[in-house]
Amino acid sequence: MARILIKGATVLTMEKHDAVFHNGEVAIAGDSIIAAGPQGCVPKNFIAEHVIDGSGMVAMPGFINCHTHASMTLLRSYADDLPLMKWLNEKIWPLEAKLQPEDCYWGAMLCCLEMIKSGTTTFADMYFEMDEVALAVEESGIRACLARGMVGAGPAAERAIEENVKLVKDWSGRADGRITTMFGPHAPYTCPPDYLKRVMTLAEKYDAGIHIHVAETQDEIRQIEEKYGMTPVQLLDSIGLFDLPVLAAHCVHLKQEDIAVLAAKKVGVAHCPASNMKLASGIAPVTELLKAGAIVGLGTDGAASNNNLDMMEEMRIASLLHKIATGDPMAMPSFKSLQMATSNGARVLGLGDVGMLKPGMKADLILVDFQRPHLYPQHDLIAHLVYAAQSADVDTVIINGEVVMEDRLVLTIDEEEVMSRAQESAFRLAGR
Ligand SMILES: CSC[C@H]1O[C@@H](n2cnc3c(O)ncnc32)[C@H](O)[C@@H]1O
Ligand SMILES: [Zn+2]
Repeated sequence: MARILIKGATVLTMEKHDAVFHNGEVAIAGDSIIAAGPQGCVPKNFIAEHVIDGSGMVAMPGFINCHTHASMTLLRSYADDLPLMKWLNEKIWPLEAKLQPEDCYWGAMLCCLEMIKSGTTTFADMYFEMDEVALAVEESGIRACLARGMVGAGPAAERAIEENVKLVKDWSGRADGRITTMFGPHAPYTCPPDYLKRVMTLAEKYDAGIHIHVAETQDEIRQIEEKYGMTPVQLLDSIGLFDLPVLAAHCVHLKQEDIAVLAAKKVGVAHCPASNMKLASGIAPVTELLKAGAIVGLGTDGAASNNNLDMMEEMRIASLLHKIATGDPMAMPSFKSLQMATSNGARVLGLGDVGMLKPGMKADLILVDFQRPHLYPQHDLIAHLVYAAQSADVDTVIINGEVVMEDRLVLTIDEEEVMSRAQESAFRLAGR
């Protein structure tokens, strides 16, 4: 059992705003945190095999990316500057029809590499060829909540359900417990109610949650209104979907009643501000969702609509966007964005043992190097993390008690190989 001691760091536990301990320490045994906090919090008899000098660094929970499509890193910069439906129908879906398992593996490896290098320790994914994504997760050392994306019409609809069941059976709890699974019906406009009800029955049977895109664009609102006379949230609520654990990505176009439903039913909302801005989908009413008591985390969405997987950038965008959307600079203070990217993200994914540095929690943490010109002077380190830090400031990443990046070197992945194999796959798919 690896025993790690981090000494001399500023420890930010995320338990509450003022849980910041200068010259603090963190002790890790096996996959869990033994102690995290002020100097002296680690039991005197704790013997470490690996001592990390954290001076000049902030030790904090790793970021939790609540919504992405890992293998879509292959499609980064393939189709830009389009609205969602045109982007999907004319560009993304035709290319995805050509994806081979190997492509998805290299795309997912590239995603894991980019995420680890930018301090993400957990992500929620919905895509195809999920065995390949699970392998990439297992090998890279990251934590993930995986769902097989399902479109509920056409010849692939049945196979998608079978593959999601297989994913849940084969991979739940694997990779030393780092992999959890969900069911992934794509959206209300691609999965009719009868199909969703079948998915719900399976989700209940296998005690798994549901990951779905909800109310992302005005096009979706119009389509669902024309077909069912309801909003997407009303439609999903009417079939009882929100009585199960649900991870709802986007939730941009919501009525007041929708917000009340999402809050009352404890739906986990994955707010994806960069993707929503890039596709010009709209601005999610996050301040109202939070005021209503909804659980909101942050997601990047896929690299094809973002175009990166950088959670520090996502926090900054979230804070800036909601200030301008509400005309109130206090609407989204830095700590709220940081909570969405860490502790609240864990709640959104139903993971009770990550997102904070506390005894008994899984040891998923990062060290951010604060000895950088753009991080001086240091009045407020939480403001720095959201408004001034860059993902390249992440120095060390520990996931499930394993050091996966040290001094910016990722120990679990051959960076050169992953970049060149991803490039080969992407160019073959694009016919270059
Ligand atoms: C069925 S697997 C997941 C499916 O979702 C597509 N996708 C990627 N980004 C978005 C988005 O923002 N809204 C809706 N669908 C999206 C992806 O290309 C896959 O086909
Ligand atoms: Zn998405």
